[in-house]
Amino acid sequence: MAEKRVLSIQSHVVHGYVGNKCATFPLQVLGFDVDTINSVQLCNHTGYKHVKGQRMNDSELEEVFSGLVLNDLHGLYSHLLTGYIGTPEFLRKITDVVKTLKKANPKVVYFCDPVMGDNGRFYVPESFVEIYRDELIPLADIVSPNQFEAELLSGKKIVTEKDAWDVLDWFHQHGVKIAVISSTSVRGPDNLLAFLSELLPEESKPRRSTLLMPKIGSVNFTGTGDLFAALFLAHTNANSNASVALEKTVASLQAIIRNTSNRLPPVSQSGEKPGFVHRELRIVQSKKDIEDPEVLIKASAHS
Ligand SMILES: Nc1ncnc2c1ncn2[C@@H]1O[C@H](COP(=O)(O)OP(=O)(O)O)[C@@H](O)[C@H]1O
Ligand SMILES: Cc1ncc(COP(=O)(O)O)c(CN)c1O
Repeated sequence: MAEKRVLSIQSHVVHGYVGNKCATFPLQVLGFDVDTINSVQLCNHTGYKHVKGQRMNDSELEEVFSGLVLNDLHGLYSHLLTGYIGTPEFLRKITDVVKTLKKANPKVVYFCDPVMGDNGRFYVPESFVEIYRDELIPLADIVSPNQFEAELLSGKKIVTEKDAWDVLDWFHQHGVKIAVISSTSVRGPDNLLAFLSELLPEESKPRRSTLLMPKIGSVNFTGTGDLFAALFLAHTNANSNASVALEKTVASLQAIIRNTSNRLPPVSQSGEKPGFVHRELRIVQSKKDIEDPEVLIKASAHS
């Protein structure tokens, strides 16, 4: 069996970097073979004024996946990574994919990034919440929701740090071994605080840590959550302590965001912020920062 081979089911965009477009290169740079199934093929991400393209349906997923099974290729994966999905039926069908991969290789790691939205806004149908909560999360080994997604799934608002730990415990109660909330606003508008909780074999309490990041720039970037998931997958595979993986993930991410932010055109005289086309993550140009992240921000252990 290949040790590092990911089946990645996410979006494809022709222009720009979200979904598989931003997961593949970093995973390859970090030594993974990446086999992609494109849940959608869109001209660009959903923030742009026009969004055109195709969404794969559940029977199309079943068909392409059945070919992998017929050729006995489905046992080759060390990891399954799922992110942006276009339709509820497709999302439900992923449960069959997880179960089939786990049957062929009980050690396969299912990394579920429950992509649903950000800052209070959905970019998928709201019925996704129930499907993730009841069908996908119970099969997942690692999850990486943002604050909005973590709140939707657990049904609990994150206002204080205690709320975040309760939410992470909710994921553990649903069978998840490593749960990370990639960013929260509990430390105010200028900072992002990530929360990580990891169940250890033969330990009754999870190992917990936080990581505080200063917010870079005054605009939001798209694809950062997808990039976070890909990097964290690679670094948890290479490090037995998930907080080390979090430090490396954030080190690469911050460098990529800085490389992107440094090249943004100035805010126009009328106060208009740079459009999405200028904010596409500079992933290819940041290869060194992916290969060899310089950890500038350490995680803090939380007892
Ligand atoms: N403005 C920013 N400044 C610094 N880091 C950022 C910024 N936006 C995103 N990030 C980084 O990207 C990661 C994922 O972002 P997040 O907003 O949590 O995900 P999503 O894109 O799914 O909403 C964060 O953990 C953080 O490291
Ligand atoms: C097609 C597509 N894929 C993935 C994403 C997820 O991006 P992010 O990592 O910022 O959550 C988006 C965000 N709108 C999207 O439009």
